[in-house]
Amino acid sequence: MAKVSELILSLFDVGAVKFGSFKLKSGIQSPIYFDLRVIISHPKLMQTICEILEEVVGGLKAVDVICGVPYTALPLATIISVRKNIPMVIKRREQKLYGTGKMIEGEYTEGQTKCLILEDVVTTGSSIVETTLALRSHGILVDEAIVVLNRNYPAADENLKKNGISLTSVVKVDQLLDVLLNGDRITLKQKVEVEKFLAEGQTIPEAVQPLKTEQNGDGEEGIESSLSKKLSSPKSQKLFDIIISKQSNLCLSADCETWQELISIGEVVGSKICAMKTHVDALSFQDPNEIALFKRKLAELASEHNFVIIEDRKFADIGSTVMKQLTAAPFSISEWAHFVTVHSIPGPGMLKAFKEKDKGVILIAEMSSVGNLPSILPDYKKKTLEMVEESGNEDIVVGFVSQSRVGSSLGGKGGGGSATCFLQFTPGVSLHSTGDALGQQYVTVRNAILERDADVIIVGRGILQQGREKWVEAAEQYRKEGWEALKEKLQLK
Ligand SMILES: O=c1ccn([C@@H]2O[C@H](COP(=O)(O)O)[C@@H](O)[C@H]2O)c(=O)[nH]1
Repeated sequence: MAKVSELILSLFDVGAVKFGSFKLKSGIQSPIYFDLRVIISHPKLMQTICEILEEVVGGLKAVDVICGVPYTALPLATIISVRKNIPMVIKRREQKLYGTGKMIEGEYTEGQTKCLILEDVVTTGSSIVETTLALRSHGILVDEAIVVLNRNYPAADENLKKNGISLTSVVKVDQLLDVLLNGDRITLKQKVEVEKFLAEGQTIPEAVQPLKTEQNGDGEEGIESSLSKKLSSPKSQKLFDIIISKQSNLCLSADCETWQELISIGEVVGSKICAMKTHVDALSFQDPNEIALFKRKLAELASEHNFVIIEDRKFADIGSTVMKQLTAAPFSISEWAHFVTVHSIPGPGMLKAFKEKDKGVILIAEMSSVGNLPSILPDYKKKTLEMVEESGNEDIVVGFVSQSRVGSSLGGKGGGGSATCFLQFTPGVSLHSTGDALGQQYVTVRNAILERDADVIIVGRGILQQGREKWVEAAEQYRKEGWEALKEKLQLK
């Protein structure tokens, strides 16, 4: 106990626990935040933590191996492994695309090796669950984990319990606050403020995440931000900001056969795209655990590479049905997709479902396939736009899937005015083909942007069919051509 109190004070003294006012991604201000990554700079503290962890390990069931969740718990696991002579395994953060392609490093015997997981901080428990599922999928037996700092977030207990993992915590937040108050590190006011914050169900941030948009600093910011302001909603503005900061208006249509392939391509081309479009119901999964893993990995990729996820579900039903399709397990689209595609056929009522779930909507105004009705029926495009404007849904409608402009252009033909604009997403783009045997029709990148007025080009097989070893090269070719054409259209320098 005395050792744990000492540890808490040291964590505070090295800045691993901070009090103040920290802005969360959600915009909420947090009075506290954790950053245990700093402990690696303090060997004495590392030693204290490992001694305490070793005592805890000694009190648990015997295990064959230990596994630290990357990154901070990895060195802790390494020290304990050496001192206690317990072998280690490492779960890679991403599957190797070359060599052995292994996900788990180290020796183990399927169905026999028992593993204990070590983690530095637990919020929702998802990192421990993800590591457990990956180890279990290799036949390693896992049912226990130890964490240095537990934020007392109720969802974590539930999450771990559901997955058959029992968690032992070295320090819990309530104990941390008591020790810091008694040790004169914080005031009673600060303690009460954090307790109130936690009682409201808020989670303590691990690090402050800045909004990943950049200004180019050479005087062009004015043109870009004035274009951004013309867009209908903060959601389309966010995408436009990503386009400018990443110099990419390429949306990868990740129409892969397996979720693993989708994640692999996301890992290698993530830096080249502004959005990734998925058809989650066209991917094959072995079981619900894989779906959960997929959703988490995709969300991590989007956050790491700063791109938007568009689920191309093409919703087309009444509001109450759409709400179920959007939220129902196992796909739970509303949990991970930023934007979804929607047909305008059912009328404006169903848009409320998307508003309620705070999803950006991309309405289908025209399709790329031969003989598609939206492009044949008179006024379909115009009526789709009117539906949005008359129902007052400009704030959630990000744009249109279309082969030509719907409403005012962002800066191309007929642009330059002050009217509200929607983004145009144009599929059917390829530098290698003019169509397929099932009715798809393709135009080139320049044609899509400069003739048809696309803001975002959607490319699937044009990249995927180049083969794994050429994914990056192909994505870069589309990114570069797309960005050059967009700059020309919007008259950016
Ligand atoms: O009019 C439309 C609407 C959506 N799509 C989707 O875009 C991709 C295109 O894939 P390619 O391999 O580049 O042909 C695909 O997911 C379609 O479902 C479209 O093609 N046309």
